[in-house]
Amino acid sequence: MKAAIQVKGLRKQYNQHEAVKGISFTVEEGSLFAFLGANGAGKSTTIEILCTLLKKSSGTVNINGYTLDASQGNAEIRKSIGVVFQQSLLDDRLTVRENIWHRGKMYGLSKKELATNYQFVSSYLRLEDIEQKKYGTLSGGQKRRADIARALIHRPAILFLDEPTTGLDPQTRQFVWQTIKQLQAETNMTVFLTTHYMEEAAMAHHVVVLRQGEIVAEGTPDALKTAYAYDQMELVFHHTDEGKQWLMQHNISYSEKQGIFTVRVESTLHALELLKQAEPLLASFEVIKGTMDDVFIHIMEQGGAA
Ligand SMILES: Nc1ncnc2c1ncn2[C@@H]1O[C@H](COP(=O)(O)OP(=O)(O)OP(=O)(O)O)[C@@H](O)[C@H]1O
Repeated sequence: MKAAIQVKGLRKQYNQHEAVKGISFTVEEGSLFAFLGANGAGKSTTIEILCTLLKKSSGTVNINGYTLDASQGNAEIRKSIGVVFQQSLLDDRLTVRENIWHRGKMYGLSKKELATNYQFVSSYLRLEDIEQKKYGTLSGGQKRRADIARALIHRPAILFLDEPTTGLDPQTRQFVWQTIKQLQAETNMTVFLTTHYMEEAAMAHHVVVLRQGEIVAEGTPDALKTAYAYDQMELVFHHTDEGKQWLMQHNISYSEKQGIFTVRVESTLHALELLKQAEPLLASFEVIKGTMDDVFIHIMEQGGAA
């Protein structure tokens, strides 16, 4: 697999404070990459460096085959990337179409290229109903569609999304995600995402977790779940007291709420063994799979192994 982004030993120092402490990672071409971390972990600093908006202190960054180097202007990198930040960059007084055309011209697209690319972004982002409206009059969800269209007008190889769905209603979040996934599947675009929604991170091909400027865990969502989350089982007994006694006799730790006992299980096989043993006493049970939320909380509380 080809690397769309390669970062080696990246550091960023703000006066006395080292916000990014020598991180290295690779983003594969055509993949969905999720960059996670609590507030202040260094996500925005890293993303701004990759997008050529902030100077690194040291380390090497390669984007779409081009080496990041402020002294060379980074024009090729800028052409390779589209960026959707939390704050919009569009002009409130212009219509959506004017905003996007204006952006396309800044990239030096010809009229013909602009028309073709506009058609492309408009069909993905369903701009027909908002293209003649002034950006300042749009709802939050409509604005986000226009923001993403703006980032895509020059057909970049890599799309950076900094918390793209924060503050959006569930329906718009779903639309944004469908669009991103469809774009990826149909155009092999690489997507670099930061998010606070763990269910979004669970859709990524690769996840990197940052804490205080360092990578503390990385892998596929499944590998991270295996390492940092665990499955649980909820048990309901015919007779609560009997069940409680059975758990204590078998040295099984549990928590109880209104007659539902929650126990931790190491694997599905372990759950099966427990169920077999407890079967005569059981009224019902449910296995609850570990989530990316568990992964994040575990890593932030206890730290992970990079
Ligand atoms: N311009 C700056 N000058 C000094 N320190 C800064 C500057 N920008 C960020 N920092 C510090 O660097 C650290 C990393 O900040 P950064 O914004 O990159 O984190 P983040 O992971 O993006 O957080 P959030 O999720 O809140 O956006 C923080 O301790 C922050 O206070």
